[in-house]
Amino acid sequence: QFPRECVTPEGLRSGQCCPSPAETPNDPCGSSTGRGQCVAVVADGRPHGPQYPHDGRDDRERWPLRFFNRTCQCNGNFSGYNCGRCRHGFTGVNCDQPVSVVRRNVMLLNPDEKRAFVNALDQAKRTVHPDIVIATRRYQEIFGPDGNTMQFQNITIYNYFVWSHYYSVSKTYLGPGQESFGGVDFSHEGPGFVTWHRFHLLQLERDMQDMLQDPSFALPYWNFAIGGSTCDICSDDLLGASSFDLNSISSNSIFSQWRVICESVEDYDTLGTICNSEDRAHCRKSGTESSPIRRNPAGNVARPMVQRLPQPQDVADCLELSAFDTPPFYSTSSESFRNSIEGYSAPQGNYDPVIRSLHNLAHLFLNGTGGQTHLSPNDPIFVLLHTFTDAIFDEWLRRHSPDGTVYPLENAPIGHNRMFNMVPFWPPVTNAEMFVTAPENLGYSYEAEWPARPYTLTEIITLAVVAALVVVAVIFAATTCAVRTRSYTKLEGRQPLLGEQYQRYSDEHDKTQSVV
Ligand SMILES: O=C(O)c1cc2cc(O)c(O)cc2[nH]1
Ligand SMILES: [Cu+2]
Repeated sequence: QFPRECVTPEGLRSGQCCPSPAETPNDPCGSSTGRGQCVAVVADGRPHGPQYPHDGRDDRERWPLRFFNRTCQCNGNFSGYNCGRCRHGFTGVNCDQPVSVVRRNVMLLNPDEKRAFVNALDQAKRTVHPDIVIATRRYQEIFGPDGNTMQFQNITIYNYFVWSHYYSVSKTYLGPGQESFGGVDFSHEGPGFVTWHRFHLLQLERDMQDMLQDPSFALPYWNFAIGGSTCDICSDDLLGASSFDLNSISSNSIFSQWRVICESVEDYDTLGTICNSEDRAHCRKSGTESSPIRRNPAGNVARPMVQRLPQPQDVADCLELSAFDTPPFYSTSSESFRNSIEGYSAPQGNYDPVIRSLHNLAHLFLNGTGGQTHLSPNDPIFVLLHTFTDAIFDEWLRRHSPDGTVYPLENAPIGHNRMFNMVPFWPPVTNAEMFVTAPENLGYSYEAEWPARPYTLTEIITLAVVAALVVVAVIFAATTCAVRTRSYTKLEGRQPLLGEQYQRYSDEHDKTQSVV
């Protein structure tokens, strides 16, 4: 969430996080080289929806003002917390060369590419994030018991991906002995669902490119809309086969060795603590290491509705919805593309509380770690499930070319207004910044084929009218030709040279007879 340089007692007390790029020390935001400048953070203060009634109680409100109020604002294509790097989609010393990566279907990677992807994920699970540290306490307790022991920790690249999802969905702590408030979610059940998860993935992809020193590294995707009850990516060359005990991953997969973080939610919610990378709460209680990933695709016999994956037609149907989102911009919205792809309404748009479709259905199908919001990214299938969700979002943007103004400016659930800075990312980035087509604006594209769009009624009528006109024109032309041929022969027949008259007449007469 915050750069390591910024979380000193002085840094946090000043509210300023404007570090210098590595190449130019003592030059906040690289201002001497024109990279950027230190400015006041702009945070959305417009009204949010009625779901959250506890204003003033949560560190994530008007993010990131509870922690910092000054940040680097980078010029041109420069980017990053110190303006020391390039915006997504650009490279080179001056960040003026466009670059783009291609996200491909994971099933179509060759064996070497599959192995490289699995190894890259495993490396990310073990590599400490070079820049970012996470808070282990709420702001109120962040300076530690003596006022000078900052409550921040290192975290690995992949665990930061897990932690940021957990932090965005966690409940609001209301005080000792009080039940935490769960009606809050900064990344689901609102328009921000698609934009938040888009940035979440971009950040992991960028961190992995840096880790691998390979700017062409791209996250692949899982087309989960294949119907049926088989997890096709659950094999040992990819995300791990199912183990014999049916609730874990085969020991032939590296992912059977992964340990989950953020699983002690009851502690966080009752003690007001925060998930952390050295979470020993579980160890203390059970005397064991924290748990492995649990997964049992299609195995939820208690919920037959989530034993099958979405159908290809579900994707085609949700892409047809023309409204991005509809009031109340929540999990109860109808005729909303966002609520359909998220999966709280039917793919065709109608809201029904018992329905789980598309993205939600894919999560619940996994039946285990990947199906619980506070834990789901611990299962690396999350990455592939969400790149596909993002691919559908990008195809929707391409087909409908929406104006940025279709994204609600106010009255969306807290965290989901257009200009809200997404929690817990740093430097601040708004939902609006992710509401743009990826290939043109964000430096990545999807290699995917989409179901052809069926014709609308207007298009069918137009086509029918055009076809009718063509038929009429052809008949008219044919009739005209026939009539002209006949009158021509008659004309010719009446004007023979005198000496030839009888013979010519009989010849032409035979021909005309046979044509007619
Ligand atoms: O119950 C649901 O619909 C559900 C579970 C779940 C888990 C998860 O990680 C999500 O991102 C969404 C989600 N929805
Ligand atoms: Cu999800």
